[in-house]
Amino acid sequence: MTGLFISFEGIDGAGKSSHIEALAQAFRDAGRSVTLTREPGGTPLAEKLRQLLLHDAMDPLTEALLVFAARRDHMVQVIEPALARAEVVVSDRFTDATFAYQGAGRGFDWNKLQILERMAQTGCALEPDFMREPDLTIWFDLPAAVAAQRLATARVPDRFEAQPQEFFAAVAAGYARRCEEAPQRFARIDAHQPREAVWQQVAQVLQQRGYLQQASGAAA
Ligand SMILES: Nc1ncnc2c1ncn2[C@@H]1O[C@H](COP(=O)(O)OP(=O)(O)OP(=O)(O)O)[C@@H](O)[C@H]1O
Ligand SMILES: Cc1cn([C@H]2C[C@H](O)[C@@H](COP(=O)(O)O)O2)c(=O)[nH]c1=O
Repeated sequence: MTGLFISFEGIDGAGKSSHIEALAQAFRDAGRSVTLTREPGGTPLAEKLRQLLLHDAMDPLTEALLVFAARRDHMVQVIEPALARAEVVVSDRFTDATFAYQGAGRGFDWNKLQILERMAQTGCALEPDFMREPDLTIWFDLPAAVAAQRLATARVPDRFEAQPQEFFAAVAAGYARRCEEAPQRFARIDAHQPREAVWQQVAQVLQQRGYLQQASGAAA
């Protein structure tokens, strides 16, 4: 059995967190060990960087570098060891968020992000030149206006959540661009549906990819 790396993506309020534990449980029920984690965060150091990113003002390059610094620590300390143990790693956000938020949202140069992506995500797996990416990215696609309505009553906004709706429309376009660049890795979910219908789409993706069958077979 090999490790499996799945990321959840979408604009703030798209509904990711409502389904991530259910996805983890589906794998556990199929006999797999699951590491459930998040970005920015997932390690003590990266969680400290998360607090800075979510609450302190900074320029776009500083923001991009901090995001990748947190990611590198997360990969070295948590993601790669879990994949080496053949676990399923489920991360609430990964690098597509950086392209969507820092790239499309903030306007940071897409090509420079690609350079940082290669630097941060290479050299922590067994093969020295291998760049780690998710095997599957589940993208919760929701219009920015609907996400804003969902979040309006939800909580005190952080530095990203406090951005205007136009920012999130740009972020959503960034996700669409990443999806176009790697269509085989992405599964687009229509998140503008009732919760159960959204979950059915997620479950269908897992079935289509044979991930749960493979896990059941291995566990038997
Ligand atoms: N399908 C849905 N229909 C209506 N409301 C929903 C749906 N899914 C989630 N919500 C609500 O929308 C809000 C945001 O959901 P959730 O926290 O799961 O989103 P998220 O993508 O994880 O957001 P963030 O990235 O900001 O944490 C919550 O109040 C949640 O109860
Ligand atoms: C990984 C990553 C995240 N962000 C932003 C996106 C969100 O607004 C917050 C994380 O909060 P969440 O509600 O827990 O998803 O951070 C980002 O700007 N760049 C990134 O790479």
